[in-house]
Amino acid sequence: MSEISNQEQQGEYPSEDDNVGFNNYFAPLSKTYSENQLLQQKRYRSMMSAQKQDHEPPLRVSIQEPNKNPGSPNSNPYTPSTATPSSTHTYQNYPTRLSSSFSNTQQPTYDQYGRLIMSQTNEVIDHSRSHDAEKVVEVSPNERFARLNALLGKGAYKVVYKAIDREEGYEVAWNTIQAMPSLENQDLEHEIEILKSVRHPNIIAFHDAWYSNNEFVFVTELMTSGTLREYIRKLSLPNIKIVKRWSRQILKGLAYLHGHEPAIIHRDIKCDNIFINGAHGEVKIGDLGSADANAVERSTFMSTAKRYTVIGTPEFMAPEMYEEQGYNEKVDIYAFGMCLLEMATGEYPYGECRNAAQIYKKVTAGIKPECLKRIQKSEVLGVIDNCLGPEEERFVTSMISEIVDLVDYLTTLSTCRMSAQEILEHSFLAVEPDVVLLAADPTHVNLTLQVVFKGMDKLSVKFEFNAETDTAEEVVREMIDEQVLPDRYQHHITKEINRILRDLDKPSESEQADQVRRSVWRRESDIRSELEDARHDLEIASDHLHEIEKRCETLEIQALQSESKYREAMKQLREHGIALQGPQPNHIGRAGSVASSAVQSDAEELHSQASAHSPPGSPLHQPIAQIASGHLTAELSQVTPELIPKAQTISPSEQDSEKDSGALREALVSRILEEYSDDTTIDVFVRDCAVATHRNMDKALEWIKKLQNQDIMTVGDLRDLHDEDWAGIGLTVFALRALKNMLKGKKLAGQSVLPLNQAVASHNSSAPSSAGVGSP
Ligand SMILES: Nc1ncnc2c1ncn2[C@@H]1O[C@H](COP(=O)(O)OP(=O)(O)OP(=O)(O)O)[C@@H](O)[C@H]1O
Repeated sequence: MSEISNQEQQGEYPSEDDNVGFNNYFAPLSKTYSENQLLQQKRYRSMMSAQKQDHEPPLRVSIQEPNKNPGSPNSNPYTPSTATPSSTHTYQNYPTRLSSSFSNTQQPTYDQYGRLIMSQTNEVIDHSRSHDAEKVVEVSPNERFARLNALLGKGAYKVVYKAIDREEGYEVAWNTIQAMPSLENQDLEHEIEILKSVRHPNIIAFHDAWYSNNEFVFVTELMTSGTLREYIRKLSLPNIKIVKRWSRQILKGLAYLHGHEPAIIHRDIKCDNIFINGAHGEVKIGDLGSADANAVERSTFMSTAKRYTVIGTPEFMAPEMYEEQGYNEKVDIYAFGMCLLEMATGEYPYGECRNAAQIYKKVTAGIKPECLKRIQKSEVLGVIDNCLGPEEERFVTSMISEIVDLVDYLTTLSTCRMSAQEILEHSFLAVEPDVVLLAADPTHVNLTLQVVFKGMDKLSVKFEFNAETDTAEEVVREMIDEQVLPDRYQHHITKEINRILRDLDKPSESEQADQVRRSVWRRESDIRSELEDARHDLEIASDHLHEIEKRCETLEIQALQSESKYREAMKQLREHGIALQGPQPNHIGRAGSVASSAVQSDAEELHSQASAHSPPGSPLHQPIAQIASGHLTAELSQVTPELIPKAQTISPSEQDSEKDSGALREALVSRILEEYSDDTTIDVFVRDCAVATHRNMDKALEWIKKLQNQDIMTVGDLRDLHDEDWAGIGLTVFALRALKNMLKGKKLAGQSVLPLNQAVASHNSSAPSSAGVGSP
């Protein structure tokens, strides 16, 4: 027997280390059991915390329960307004609870304030929680328990005080009943020993009992929050989660009692006899005063003795208890059904009845309490219906005796009242176990897993699992075959083990977080370096742009110089007559071609630089390269080669007309040099500019559109533009330069400095064909 089991037998408390809570209380037992399993060389360890007691002798009540004194007030100091049902209902014909074991010779008496007068001393006990509430009033015969001057509550039969267990240092409940036992002392002691042996986290522990001075005293575990009935009233209506939690605990207690051999039947299950420790939500069955380990025998005995017809509280009594045909532990399940009804509705069952006779009629006629109709949830209704339904054995017996046909028999069997354990396993209350990973080696191959059944008081299985050689299916099957795991959880536990195996394959949460952090950092740094690269490219590109612009300026200057040289040459031509021969034309031609080739070579160099540094497809550099290499060279090559041959071919007869044409040309040039007035439309100006720069009309229209989109409608608007405005227009550098030059050229007109291309273009476009002067 394990350490805890020995403690149980001795009726001792859990050790201090166990911290009183029942979960802790049962932990050492679990451990011991698992070690036993290991000794059996199984790889799993089964931890049973609630073991059945071996064949306990029949348990019988050893306390007297006097007839209820209708006049006795319910003076529970905690809930003065919620009288116990046995106090609120005055039954004419049925005593609330009756016992076969004791005669009813004495009743408690009260003073005018409802205070109990202890019969043996007639001493008035102060119920108030006065300053001397901690004062020791009396001690137990063995001196272990000391009753304090603090009343915990008073029921129809008991007065309960706070007391101290001086051996263990715990507070306990000191229950007193005014009674005179009719049983032999030997029987009394025997039954007290049995009550002491009843140990379960959901049953109030019974520590000791004695009889002295016409009073029966027993010491039990102290519960901090009163009865479940009082507590339900406090919560107004507990939610379904709480109801389930309470139900589970009550049923576990019942399953434990009913698991005794023979079964211990409580016989007075009701919310008044279920106590609660509110701080931990612990619920425990108390008041085992009516409990009986051999109810069938007892009830047979009682029916022959015909002393009492009813045992229990009418509202909670199963029909078979009324009928005196014998009953078994299923009467507690019926009573539990009524408790569940009360928990779920907050109403006392059969509250519609005025007396016990009415209840009796209804119960025996199979009429259910009114409040059952108010249950909405079908799962709750299903459980209550089953609890209040017919009990199996009685029906089988009666059916056999009446030879009912087999189909009816089977149908009835399927609806018979479930056992406490069956209700616990019913889907309404069943809680699927957890599977947890206790340990894993670094390779995630050797794992230690544990199946934990919630509540800790049932079963927990620990086992080794090799991820390489085992499969979840096989291991679970094996444990079920070994009856270590219940069959019904096969699917769930297999699924959970597989989930753990899958999770192990995945990186841990911190690893995942690390990965995310790293990838974010990588993305950030990638973006940052891309940005840096782009910035660097931009700087290079803008450097090149400036360089190219400078080259353009230089080229322009060179072009202007070439032009002035050309003009000079033309002037000399005119001065020296028309019949120029020999080296002069060559000289002139050389001058022109020198200028042209200088510009051209610059342009070509520029072009090659621009294309070398331009990123592929760059819109910036391509036009500049074109300007530099294409247009300027084209302009020069157009001018000099065309005009020089003309000059060479001027005949003497044409010298006069040359003079005329020179005048004409001067006139034309001066016309061209006339400044565009501010109100000249952008359309006219840009078309001229396009022509002057050898751009086709499509290009001109494109420029016009862009300018007009910026609200630049006239030459005046253009003149108002600042450098940054020009940059914002969105035209290519060439187009901007062409437009600017056109404007600049006009301004320079007064100084007779005109960009070559404009002059030639204007001349070409506006000179009448009849002028005969070098018109192309
Ligand atoms: N173990 C306990 N811990 C704390 N308080 C208790 C305990 N047992 C009883 N009480 C208090 O004493 C009151 C009376 O107890 P109880 O209801 O068991 O008496 P009773 O005479 O059996 O009443 P009834 O038969 O009408 O239910 C309870 O309402 C509760 O407040």
